[in-house]
Amino acid sequence: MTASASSFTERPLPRWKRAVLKVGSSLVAAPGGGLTPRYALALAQFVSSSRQAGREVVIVSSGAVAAGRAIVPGALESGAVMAARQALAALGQAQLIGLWQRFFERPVAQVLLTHDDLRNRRRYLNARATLLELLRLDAIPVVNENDTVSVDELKLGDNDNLAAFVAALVDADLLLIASDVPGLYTANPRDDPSARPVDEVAEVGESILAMAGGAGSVIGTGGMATKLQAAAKAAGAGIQTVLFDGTDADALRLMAHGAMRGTLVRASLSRTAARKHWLRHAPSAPGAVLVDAGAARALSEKGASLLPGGVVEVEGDFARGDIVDVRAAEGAGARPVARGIVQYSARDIRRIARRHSREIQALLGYTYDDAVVHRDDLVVL
Ligand SMILES: Nc1ncnc2c1ncn2[C@@H]1O[C@H](COP(=O)(O)OP(=O)(O)O)[C@@H](O)[C@H]1O
Ligand SMILES: N[C@@H](CCC(=O)OP(=O)(O)O)C(=O)O
Repeated sequence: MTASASSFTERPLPRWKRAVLKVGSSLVAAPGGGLTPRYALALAQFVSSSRQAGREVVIVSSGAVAAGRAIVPGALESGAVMAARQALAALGQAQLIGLWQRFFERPVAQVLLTHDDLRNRRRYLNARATLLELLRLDAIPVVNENDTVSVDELKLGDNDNLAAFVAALVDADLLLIASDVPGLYTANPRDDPSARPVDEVAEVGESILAMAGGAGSVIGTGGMATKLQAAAKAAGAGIQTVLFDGTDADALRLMAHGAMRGTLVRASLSRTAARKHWLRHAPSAPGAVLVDAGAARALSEKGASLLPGGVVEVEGDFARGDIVDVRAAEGAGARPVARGIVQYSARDIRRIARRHSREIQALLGYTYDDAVVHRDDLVVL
């Protein structure tokens, strides 16, 4: 590496309560094969100290394939490459979770996701509920792509993009991408000695994307290109991204104290504004939830959640996780008052309509949420 870490300037870290920390293979793969605790220890200490300060962190960790390579050396050189990578990921995943568990007193939870899980709204809601519950239980979720079923169209492509999806999924304020490079340079510093550090990116446009080269090591996959794609996705969801050096214990100490050294990719919209914009413009499912005048007022004037007690009628057929219009049953006519992601299917909302939230369990045999539409998932029209 020709450019030095000190050439990035120290600046304040944006304030955050919940972050996703993406750890690249380059940080957990040992040079001779298998995994190394060398950098994972300081990264885990950062997570633990953040937790003690009342902040929550979801880890997205690569390294399963690297771990698997040491279990069955030579597997990638024989047979189908895709199947071999998948088999190595399955072999190495247990060790990867084992590596992280070594550094935490709190329990570590393995979460494996695919693109399909995040595209399908019902699975999206379920994945979100699981991750949020794990945080509430004070566990450390460690996410990786589910390589066993992630081929071609199912593949997210890389864990940088997966981390951006997870950040949006759990409503994180910050996406922290740790790699083996101090941040974004104007060109790949491994190839170009004149590459200069970029402290801040206001928007990931063509000129920024053109700076990115491929992976720096045989272990890493996407290089800077996928990190910038991830940062752009996060920015679209109102989440800021920090690209920093996970081998630099000092960079981690700075972040634990509210400062940073690396590249900050800004988000133009706030998280709430980005989510509301998405809800407003995403296609809604056929059907509607009709509410009484009190519920219509609570939604439009107080931004409250829609509780089953305020639901009068359900039109059409939709599934849990769909975006559905909410209309006033009378008075305001056919105009929707709000639109949001429903926690229950049309069939189940019909069964809990006009009833109290505490009756949901008895009526349906399960409960996802007290609300039919949670206020975080709702936009007033
Ligand atoms: N413009 C750039 N600035 C910084 N690093 C770059 C740039 N272009 C390419 N890279 C390469 O990206 C690598 C990090 O990506 P990658 O190897 O995929 O790591 P990880 O395994 O952490 O995801 C760096 O080691 C560096 O060589
Ligand atoms: N699921 C793969 C992740 C591959 C990947 O995206 O690696 P990286 O570019 O180092 O984050 C593994 O655990 O090996």
